[in-house]
Amino acid sequence: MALAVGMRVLTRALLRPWARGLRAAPGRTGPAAGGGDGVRCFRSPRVLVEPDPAAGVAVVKMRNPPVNSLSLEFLTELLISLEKLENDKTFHGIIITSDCPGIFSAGLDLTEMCGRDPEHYAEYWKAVQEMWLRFYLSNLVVIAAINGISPAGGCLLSLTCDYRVLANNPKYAIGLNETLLGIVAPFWFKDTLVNTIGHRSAERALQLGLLFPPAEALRVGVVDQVVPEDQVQSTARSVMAQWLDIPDHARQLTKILMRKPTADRLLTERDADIENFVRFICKDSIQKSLHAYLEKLKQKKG
Ligand SMILES: CC/C=C\CC/C=C/CC(=O)SCCNC(=O)CCNC(=O)[C@H](O)C(C)(C)COP(=O)(O)OP(=O)(O)OC[C@H]1O[C@@H](n2cnc3c(N)ncnc32)[C@H](O)[C@@H]1OP(=O)(O)O
Repeated sequence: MALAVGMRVLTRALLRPWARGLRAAPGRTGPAAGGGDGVRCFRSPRVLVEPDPAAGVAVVKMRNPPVNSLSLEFLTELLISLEKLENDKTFHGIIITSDCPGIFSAGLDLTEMCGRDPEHYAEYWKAVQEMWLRFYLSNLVVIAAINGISPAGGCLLSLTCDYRVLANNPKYAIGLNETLLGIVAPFWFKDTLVNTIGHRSAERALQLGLLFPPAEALRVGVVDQVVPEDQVQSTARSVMAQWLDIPDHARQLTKILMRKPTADRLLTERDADIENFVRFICKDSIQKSLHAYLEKLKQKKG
């Protein structure tokens, strides 16, 4: 009993500075709206939350058609949903998945990084940082049920999770393919991948912009499990049950121990990282290649 109380105090003491750090951070999405029962009905235009209070789990479905690109508005809604669930003691875990058939997420929204002004780029990048920090450090168990293709920022979102289940569909692939677009994954994208698959595999994957099909993704460790498409959600559920069997405080502290050094680096270099992004994305050559890439995507149809 005394040990349990002691652990709770220690957990709170260790977790609080993190919460403070993030709450004080710029680009925060606003205060949590309520908690308790209110969150159980939560929905927003681009994020559908299906709560299972009895299991302590909520399924967060991304629905920003056609491709779940991570626009500023979508990121904001995702962050608000996460925060509401974190602030409701009913929930201990979330499963993040897609409501757009065949696509988990097409990654960062290219239209947010193309043809806008520097202030917009800074605001957008701050939201991308916030998404990464909040998901990477969430006190909830976060499982990705990856039911579609997941390039670049979509892969990054999956990598922030505690466990990844990918549907075994030859059309799906996952990876940080930024170099193929002529852009460079920032250090915190790189660090997240290194933490997941190791330095050598990450170096090769990043330089070559590899998008791994399911079997390869499993082999290299980008995902933890590959299952038939119709078993992705049920597998995520049973993995969640295993993770929720672990005492919450011990699991949360371990997560922070593992992830703190990586997150610390961005927290201390956040403004410089934004400046770096804005400088990079404003370059004529980068704008031209992003514009050409977007055009190519559009012409693919015609
Ligand atoms: C210092 C640091 C500097 C920079 C770091 C920046 C880091 C960036 C990381 C990123 O995440 S960049 C984004 C990377 N994403 C991609 O490369 C994916 C691009 N999309 C695709 O490959 C395909 O769309 C798809 C395989 C995901 C889906 O294919 P399909 O089902 O055939 O759909 P369409 O290609 O026809 O696309 C439908 C529609 O959606 C638009 N779109 C697609 N992806 C994006 C995106 N990431 N952002 C914004 N819009 C996107 C596409 O243009 C189509 O638009 P229409 O108007 O023609 O309907």
